[in-house]
Amino acid sequence: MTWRTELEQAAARLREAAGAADRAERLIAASASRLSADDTERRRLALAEKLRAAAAGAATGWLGADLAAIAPSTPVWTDEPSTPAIRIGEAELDDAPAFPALAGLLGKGHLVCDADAADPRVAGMLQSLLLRVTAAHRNLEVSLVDGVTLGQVFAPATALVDAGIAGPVATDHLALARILTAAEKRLTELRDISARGQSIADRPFHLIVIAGLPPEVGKSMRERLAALAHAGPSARCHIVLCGWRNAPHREPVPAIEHATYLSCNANEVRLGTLPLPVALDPAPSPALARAVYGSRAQQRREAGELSVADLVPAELWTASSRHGLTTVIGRDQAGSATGGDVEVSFDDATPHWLIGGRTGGGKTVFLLDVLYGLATRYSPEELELYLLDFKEGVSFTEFTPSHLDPSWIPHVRAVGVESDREYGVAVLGALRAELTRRAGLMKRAGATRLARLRELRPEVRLPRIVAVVDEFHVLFAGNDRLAGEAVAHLEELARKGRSYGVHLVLASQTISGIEALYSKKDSIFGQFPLRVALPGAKHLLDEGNDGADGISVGQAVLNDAGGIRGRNRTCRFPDASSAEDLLTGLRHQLWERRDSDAEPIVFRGFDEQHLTEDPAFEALAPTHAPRALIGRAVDVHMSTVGYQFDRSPGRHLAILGTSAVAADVLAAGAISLGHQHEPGTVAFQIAVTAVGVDDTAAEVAGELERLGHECTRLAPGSILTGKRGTPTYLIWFGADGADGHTARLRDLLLHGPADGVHLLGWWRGARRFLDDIGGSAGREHCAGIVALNIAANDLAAITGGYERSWEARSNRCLVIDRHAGTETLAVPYVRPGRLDGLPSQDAPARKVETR
Ligand SMILES: Nc1ncnc2c1ncn2[C@@H]1O[C@H](COP(=O)(O)OP(=O)(O)OP(=O)(O)O)[C@@H](O)[C@H]1O
Repeated sequence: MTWRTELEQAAARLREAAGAADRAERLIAASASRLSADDTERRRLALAEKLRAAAAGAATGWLGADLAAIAPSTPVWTDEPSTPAIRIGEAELDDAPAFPALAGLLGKGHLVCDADAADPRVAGMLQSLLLRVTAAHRNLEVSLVDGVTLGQVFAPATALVDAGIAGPVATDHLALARILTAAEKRLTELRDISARGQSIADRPFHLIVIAGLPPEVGKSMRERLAALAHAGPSARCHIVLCGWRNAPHREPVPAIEHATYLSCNANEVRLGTLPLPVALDPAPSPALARAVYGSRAQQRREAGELSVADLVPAELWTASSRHGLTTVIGRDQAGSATGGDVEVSFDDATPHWLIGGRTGGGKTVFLLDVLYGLATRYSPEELELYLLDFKEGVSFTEFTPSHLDPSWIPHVRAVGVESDREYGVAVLGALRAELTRRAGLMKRAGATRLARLRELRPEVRLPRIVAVVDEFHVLFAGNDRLAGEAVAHLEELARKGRSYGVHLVLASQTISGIEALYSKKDSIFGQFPLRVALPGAKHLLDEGNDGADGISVGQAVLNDAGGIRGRNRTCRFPDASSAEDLLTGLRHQLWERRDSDAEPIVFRGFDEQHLTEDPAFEALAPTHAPRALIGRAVDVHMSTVGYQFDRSPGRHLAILGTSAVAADVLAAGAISLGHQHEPGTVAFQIAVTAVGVDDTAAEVAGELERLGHECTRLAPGSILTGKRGTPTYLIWFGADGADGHTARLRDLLLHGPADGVHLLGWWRGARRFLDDIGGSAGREHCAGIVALNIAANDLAAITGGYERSWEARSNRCLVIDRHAGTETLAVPYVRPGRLDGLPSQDAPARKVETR
């Protein structure tokens, strides 16, 4: 083989660009022996020329050109370079620049230098290298470490830090340790992705540039660096490591694999074993640095501004939910503006999700992103939403109509804001009933999957259902009957939901929330394969899976395998809370496409309920089975709760408790009865033996008279003694003590209904009431009880002494019909503004004195 052929082959290999300098060095070494003295000069020059040409092919443009020759206006690259070689200086022949000295970096290996940036030659080389890499690689994350010049060497690259392409410069060993931890985590994540056979080629390179090690760096950190260097290139992690030298009296530094070594002494710099000295590149001009870093930072900012708009499809409602639901939630990889879209799904693999994170960790924002993503992809035919929130807050009011904005998201069937546990259990119960309905449909159709059922029964509406329960652990508080029901419902929904298209999202901001679920039933916990860990999430991922440690607000770790290690995917999601206008616009678009005017049922735990606003009240008409309307049930449909009167003994209604709300309930009962009788067919008698309720009593009388009813007022002392025609309702504000005629009261209770005489009475004292009706023997004499602020044991004495979980609270009552065997938790009707006037939401009782 001729010398010339050898050179050409070497040049070809150089163009492969995997370590141009190494190859040049071998080439020169091999050639040196053949150089005869007389043609040495000519041949060396020719060789240098060849190598220059080869290097120019291996490292082009930003990666290889003389930076002094590049105009600041030269655009940075938008496509990734195809070769890994980068110029770090020029090899010198007889003190003259001969050819570019290249090293293989991103995509190839590392660069290690024994001197640090305190040496101006090294500082200049680092600055030019960082500029080249930045200009050439669009998809790049940088970590900067400078333990010797306090970050001075990286000052020209501040724009990278500002744009988030580089983290703040680490100047001490603690900050370096954090960088190593993050790099190790990232490495594991990428290696796991590769191990699953997925490509990581679109992931950003991570370049760690160490201008000099902080003095405190010890053996273990040096070993971590060596280990990172060993595994790094296969996970797109590369290191430029300066100041890597054996220090006197210390153990030698470990070898760095995959590295090109630079050694600097006072006189010259050598690259590997290249037999020529190298003049390292000087720092680029400030104008060039400003232009390159500035334009990259600008690009990153533009690309990095992740918006809710990025989650929304170009066309609304085009997707089918037959095989599942999928939406984009954000972009891949912590901080990468160029990362790919990350999708999340409700499907066979991840039918249910569990979300955790500390308060303020972005849970509400994440849920908003998901819900808008889904609601814009799937029509209400394909998707229905049930949204429950147990905490104080406004998480889901976004989806419901309000006075200011009548629009709503048409997929939403029910929303609970500051819901009671009872409401939550009712919603879960309703979903369970839907599961049963679907199971029946499937059996009859002979289908085993929802997709098949939809094919066989296209006329049946079978959307997938997503039920979100925020702060779900509240359901388990108390460990009582309700908690038991909640667990039973959740277990059933979690187990069978996959087959029937009912999906759960449980979210909690507390560790105890997750633990509560875990301790209830292992089987439930295991039914939630998709884990979404937000900042501060604990116990959500497997023990030993620390993937969520150190993520910041706006980032989430998604794990689709129940939290096991190796299945983490870190993504960024947009801040829906700062996109109000966009969300409003979307909501209007969706609302305008609705095919039904049925508003979602909104249960707001703190709302007053008014009789006149209940459609059931408007619909009242004369009937043979009149009902006193009392309030709205804490159930999915917020059904109207009433107490029916008929002629059986004991059909009376007692409202118990000192709360001023009691007078309103009595008034609502009386007025609603007035609407169910033809004028002249019934008489109303009103008695007031409590102070402070005259206005209410007068309003009731006025309204009943307006309806055309005879309405008389009974004076104290004659309430139970006077004669009365029939049928009659005795409306009694303050019946405690029975006006001194307990025997007559009992007679009325027992015999009145047969004659059409019914009592609606308000007792402030539960025990007084029990005495008045004849103690426990008289329980049956008054079948209807509305319990307001009375104690559980008092209520138990009235109803029969069995265990009950009643807990008196503001704006709630328990409506008991002993004959029907029902107990209904309800929000009682009050006059508008009543709750504002109460001393405190928590202490609704107002003392009402007896005359
Ligand atoms: N993706 C994001 N990007 C930027 N900022 C965000 C992002 N997500 C949330 N934030 C910020 O964090 C704040 C808290 O978020 P969010 O209300 O979702 O928290 P949370 O976990 O629901 O808290 P809490 O449970 O206390 O209501 C938001 O107001 C917003 O400013």
